Amino acid sequence: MTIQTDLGAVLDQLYATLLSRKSADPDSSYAASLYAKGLDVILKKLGEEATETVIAAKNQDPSKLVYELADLWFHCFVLMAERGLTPQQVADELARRHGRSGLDEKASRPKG
Ligand SMILES: N=c1c2ncn([C@@H]3O[C@H](COP(=O)(O)OP(=O)(O)OP(=O)(O)O)[C@@H](O)[C@H]3O)c2ncn1[C@@H]1O[C@H](COP(=O)(O)O)[C@@H](O)[C@H]1O
Repeated sequence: MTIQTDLGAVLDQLYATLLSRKSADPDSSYAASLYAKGLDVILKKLGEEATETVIAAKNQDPSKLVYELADLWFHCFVLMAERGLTPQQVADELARRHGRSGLDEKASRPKG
């Protein structure tokens, strides 16, 4: 049976947890261990998860792709928390773009 979850609530809860882990013991929290290792290690993990997502996307098993995308989203959220950004800022940027074709936006960019 698939459990239907609320996307916004799940992401809000994850981000709140990740903020709380900023003061946690790195030995008891994976997120805290990433913060302790610093930005370069977080970026390396993000790159690895992006690569694993690409590989999974070439695979026929959709559940494997969901699994890797969840890892990728998780590490994006760690990056946001580390850099003092919020998911709301990303949502606002997506909302700002909503309704404008990416083709039109690209055509309006300065040439050069
Ligand atoms: N959603 C996640 C989540 N998704 C993925 N991961 C971890 O991300 C890591 C992914 O790394 P890899 O796939 O490379 O796995 P690995 O081979 O074990 O890692 P490496 O040895 O290569 O570093 C694993 O350790 C996963 O457990 C997550 N860890 C935590 N969360 C959430 O964050 C919360 C806080 O977690 P802690 O900080 O550990 O308390 C948890 O309650 C969850 O809600």
